[in-house]
Parts: sequence; C-alpha cells; structure tokens
Amino acid sequence: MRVVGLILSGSTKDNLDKLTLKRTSAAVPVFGKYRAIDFTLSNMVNSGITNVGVFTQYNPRSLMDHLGSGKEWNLDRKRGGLFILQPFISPQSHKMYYEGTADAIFQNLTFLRRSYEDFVLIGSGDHIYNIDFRPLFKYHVKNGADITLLTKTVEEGVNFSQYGQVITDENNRITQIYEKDSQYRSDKIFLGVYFINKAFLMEILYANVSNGKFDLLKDIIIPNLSRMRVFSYDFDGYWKNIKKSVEDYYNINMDILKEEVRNELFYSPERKIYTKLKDSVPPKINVNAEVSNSFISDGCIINGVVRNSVLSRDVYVGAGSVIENCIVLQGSYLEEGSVIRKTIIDKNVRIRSGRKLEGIGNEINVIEKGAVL
Ligand SMILES: Nc1ncnc2c1ncn2[C@@H]1O[C@H](COP(=O)(O)OP(=O)(O)O[C@H]2O[C@H](CO)[C@@H](O)[C@H](O)[C@H]2O)[C@@H](O)[C@H]1O
Repeated sequence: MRVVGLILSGSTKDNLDKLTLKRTSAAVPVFGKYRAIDFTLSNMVNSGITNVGVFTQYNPRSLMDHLGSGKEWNLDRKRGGLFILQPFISPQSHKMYYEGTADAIFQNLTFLRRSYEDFVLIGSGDHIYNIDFRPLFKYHVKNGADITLLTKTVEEGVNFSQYGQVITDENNRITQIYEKDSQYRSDKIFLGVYFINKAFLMEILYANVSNGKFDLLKDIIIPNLSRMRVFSYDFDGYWKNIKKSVEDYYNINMDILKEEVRNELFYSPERKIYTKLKDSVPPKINVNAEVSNSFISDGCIINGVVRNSVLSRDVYVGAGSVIENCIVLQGSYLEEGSVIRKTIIDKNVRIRSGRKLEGIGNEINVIEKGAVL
C-alpha cells in the first residue's frame, strides 16, 4: 500500500515552559540521546513509508538540525525522502504562518498532489510510542473507511481536557468525538494520528480551509462525522504526548527506567527507533563513582553519584556530586560537591561547586538552557 507520511510539529503552544523557549516540542530531547520526533518518524519508516513531510514553524532550527537530510531514517532518497514544510510566501498567499493543522496541509497541497501515494498517514512529532502501522492500513481498507483514527482505551487518571474522547458504535465506527472536554465521556481517547485516503483529504481541505476552517479535527472532521466513514483503530501499547506538561515530560523520561517500557520502545528487532548519531566516546564511570538505575549517554564522565536519572550526551558529574531523580541534558557540567534532586537541567548548564537544587514535593525544578548557577 502506498502511503505518504505527514508529521505535524508546527504548534505555537505547548506546556513545556522553559524547555521550548529555544526549540519546538518535537525537538525536545528524550531518553538521553533521542528527540521526540524520532518516534513518529521511525514508526513511519518501519511501516514502509518512504516519503515524509514535516510541518514546522515555531523555533524550527534545532528540529531542522536534527533531521538534516533524513539519512538517519534512511530518508535521503532520490525518489520521496524527507521534506521540511515551513510556511512560505507565494503569489497566492502572503501568510507567513500556519493557522491550524488543516491550513498547514492545505498550504502544502502541491506536496500531496505531486506525491504518487494514494493514502496519507498524519502523525505528530510530540508522541512517544513504537507501533507497526501496517495492520491499521489494512483495517482501514477492509472497513471501506474515509478516515481511520488511532485511539487508545485508557485507565482512570487521564486529564480528559487535554484529549479528544471518542464514542464508537458496535463496528468501531466513530459517532462522536468530544474534543478536550473536561467531563468524562468515554475511556477511548484519540491519539492524534489520522489515516486518510489522499483524494478524500484533498477534497475536504479544498472545501473547508478556504472557508476559514483551519483545524482538521475540530473544524472539519467533528462537524462532519455523520457524513464521513470514520473508524477507530485501538492501540494498546505505550503511548505518551510529550508536550502536555513539564511533569509529563519528566515522567515520560523516567519511564525509560522501567524494564517493560524500555523493552517495548527499544528492543523490538524489526522496529528500531532511529536518531541522529553523534560521534561521542562511550561514557566513562570513574573509580569512586556510583551509578544505579540510570540511562547514561555517550560522552558522559561520572565521578560522583547518579541514581534514578537520565543523562544526555557529554554530561560531566564532578567528584562528590549527587544527582538523584533528574534529567540532565547534553553538555551540562556539575562541578564538585553539588547536589541535584528532582530537577530537569537543560543543555549546557553549569552548576557551581557546592550548589544544592531540589524540586519540592510534586514540583519539578527546571534549569534553563545555558544557565550558570
Ligand atoms: N498551526 C499548526 N501548523 C502545523 N502543525 C500544527 C499547528 N498547530 C498544531 N500543530 C501540530 O498538530 C498536532 C496537534 O496539535 P494540537 O495542538 O492541535 O492538538 P493536541 O496535540 O493538543 O491534541 C490533539 O492530539 C491529542 C492527542 O495528543 C488528541 O487527543 C486531540 O483530540 C487532538 O486534538 C501537534 O503535533 C502540533 O505540533
């Protein structure tokens, strides 16, 4: 089946506070050496997609630097490959931004029109999961669907006001979607992934975007549900959205210390998660260091204590320093004798000797990129 991939990562709003002051949410580092977008991109490639467009507009530099030519995902190709789709000026439009998800795709309709694929998979750069989409493709065709939405049945404790709640009939056809409604309506939530027949997508975009309907879900699909054949395909694996809150960002990173999450995300031989590789040396744990239950990336040098933490590349931990329940991003440097607990330290931070930093209670401390404390 010929499928073109579109990755939405042009949101101008997220709840990640200082972590997205200088990068877009799809480019936030996760699990030490990855960026959030690696998951959706790898999932698409692992499902046989070889033509992918990435929509971006907010702070795109680090995302573009990460994606490069797409070679890490085997997408530097003569035919198809990776395309960065940013807003642009043309004789038809002087709009310098995407007003919503449908608008982003509509402004790049030429990309779709010129693609030779018949189906479109629309995902988001913010989602952490490992899936084979091919059974979903087959299910879509079997149902004669116009659109298939990826959904998940969730347990209690989900903040429904951040998700779309989905109601289906006995054939899994979607009859109603309550978008970001704080009231409980259904334990099936929409995961922000759409599979659509390309001709159908182009038709609904033509009919709606020029009439000011800029959001694919809220303005186009939800009001027209009864006129479309929209089905739900349930995914029962690990799935998280990185941009919902700093607390979620922290907890997702910490999840990698759990064996079952690690196994599901990273140890499937046929579905690897690819990322941009750097040539840092392997980590060095020195004689008096003590490291336990932690993810340590290449280039790190550890002289102190690291417990229950995730360290990105090239982090230096001085002698006598203690890092506990922390996420430390690339290039940060802890001088001797500092103590850091329940804290996210962004890139290239320097923590002076003897400093003590701690998130209190449920609060997670975040140290801004480049800070010297
Ligand atoms: N103007 C724009 N241009 C380009 N890209 C843009 C854009 N605005 C947003 N995006 C991108 O589109 C995706 C969806 O973002 P939204 O902010 O519209 O919805 P959200 O992720 O909160 O909810 C959605 O996803 C959750 C699952 O996370 C569902 O439950 C919910 O129903 C659904 O609306 C994100 O990847 C975002 O970066």
